[in-house]
Amino acid sequence: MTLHLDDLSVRHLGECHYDSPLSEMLAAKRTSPHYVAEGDRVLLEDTVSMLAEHDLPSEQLPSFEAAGPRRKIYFDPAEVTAGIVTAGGLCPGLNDVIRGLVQELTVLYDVKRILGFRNGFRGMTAEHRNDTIELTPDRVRDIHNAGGTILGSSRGAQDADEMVDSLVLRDINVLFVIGGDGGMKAATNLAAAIQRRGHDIAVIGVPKTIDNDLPYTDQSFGFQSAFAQAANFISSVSVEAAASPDGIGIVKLMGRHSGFIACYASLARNAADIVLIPEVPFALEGEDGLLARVEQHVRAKGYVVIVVAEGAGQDLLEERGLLEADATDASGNARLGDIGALLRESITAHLTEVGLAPTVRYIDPSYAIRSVTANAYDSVYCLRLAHAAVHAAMAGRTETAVVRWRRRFVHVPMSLITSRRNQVDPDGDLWMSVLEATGHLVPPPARSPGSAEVVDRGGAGACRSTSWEGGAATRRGVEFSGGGSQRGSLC
Ligand SMILES: Nc1ncnc2c1ncn2[C@@H]1O[C@H](COP(=O)(O)OP(=O)(O)OP(=O)(O)O)[C@@H](O)[C@H]1O
Ligand SMILES: O=P(O)(O)OC[C@H]1O[C@](O)(CO)[C@@H](O)[C@@H]1O
Ligand SMILES: [Mg+2]
Repeated sequence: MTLHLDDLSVRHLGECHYDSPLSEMLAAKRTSPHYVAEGDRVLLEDTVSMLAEHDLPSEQLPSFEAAGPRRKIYFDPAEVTAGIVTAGGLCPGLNDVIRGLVQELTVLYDVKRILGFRNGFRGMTAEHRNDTIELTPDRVRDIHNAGGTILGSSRGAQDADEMVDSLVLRDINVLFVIGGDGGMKAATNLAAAIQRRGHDIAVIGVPKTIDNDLPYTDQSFGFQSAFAQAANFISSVSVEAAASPDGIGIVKLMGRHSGFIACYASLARNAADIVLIPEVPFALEGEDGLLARVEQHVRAKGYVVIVVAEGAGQDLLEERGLLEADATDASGNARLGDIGALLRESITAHLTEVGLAPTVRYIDPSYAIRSVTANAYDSVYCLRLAHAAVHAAMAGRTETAVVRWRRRFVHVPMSLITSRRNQVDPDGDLWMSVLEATGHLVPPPARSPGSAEVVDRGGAGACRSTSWEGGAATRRGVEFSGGGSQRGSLC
């Protein structure tokens, strides 16, 4: 999809007439490479070749509005009642964002009333709309020391008009939605309903997801804390596998459609021999299939460590009748089959059949990676996103998400955040790094013709690819077989 400048502009509620409490400071502030002035824009693309392709003057290049404080603001802070809602699955840093919003609204803008809706959008329905939490600096002072969200969260559909009624009845003119793709879709619908009904209410999104599957953001907050925790489980399983005869260590990690957690956690420990993600289909059987690969690793170094994203290999489960057709959760998200169980069973059966005696150590940390507190990096990130969100709201931006893009904080139309899914690019440099780290780009060891036995028992070299050419480490090592089927060699 080619985006133009117009696609990237965000909606304003109207002219900004009030002086910001920061206006004097901002008037005196000098722009520097580290400070983007309020009128400046941040480029969507960052390679010379991509920019050259547009053949446009610089002011017409696709770009985002810079986030940050404005000298003039839209809302009179004395008249503002803010609302906050957290929606969807948990994510490290939710409490940090809530805390940052409350502190910025009260301390900087002197907003007097902030209401937290309980349990996601459910808390904005007629039945629950009066059961809100009054959020004050005192109430939120220590909340960043715990994971989860003090507001609660939920999945499941709610009526947009009913939620608009709640905002109107509770006098809210600024709503912050902290949610994933679903939450951003709900917020977009809500903003549309608000506009249709002619209300003066800003809706600002702070996108979140541990899966890191939202586009137009460098990396979603909480992702780093989640994969750091995931990496600990990889260490545990590799210690267990290495200490067992014919040890098989398997860690299944969250990641419904995107394998970012699996990739980053694997890179963080550099202990995985095989990484399986939804974006790169694989076969179980066959010379280049997973089972042969596992056997090679076990014969070569005595054990193997496999990291699998929960969304990987769903086609294999379907082929075996292990996937409930069209199963979804309350929000319409696909319910997945258990790829971890399939791996455990098929690897055990295969290795036993070829005369090995596997000891399988399988860990599914599940919620344990997303319920943790944010690490220091994510806490800073959350706080700065919260600051940007408050500035955007006070300046009358609406249907707008605040994100970090190419290390700058920017405003993105919410609809863009839900326009597609961010996935690991099998041709990109992240997947390349995973292949490098797991040894998949090293030339394969020599093998006796017609034999499955690996002659070279040197660890990383035990991985081979039928598409390998010559000695140089090139993408040929990860080539996929024909016509977009994307079924490919694991190497
Ligand atoms: N297409 C949609 N239109 C309107 N509302 C939606 C839509 N999809 C999801 N929602 C609502 O948004 C809320 C959160 O959605 P969901 O449960 O999918 O989590 P999410 O925000 O995507 O977060 P995560 O992916 O991190 O778990 C739910 O209450 C859901 O009803
Ligand atoms: O069990 P729940 O709460 O629906 O959450 C599970 C899902 O949430 C996510 O963490 C984020 O959407 C997925 O990776 C995971 O599959
Ligand atoms: Mg989602």
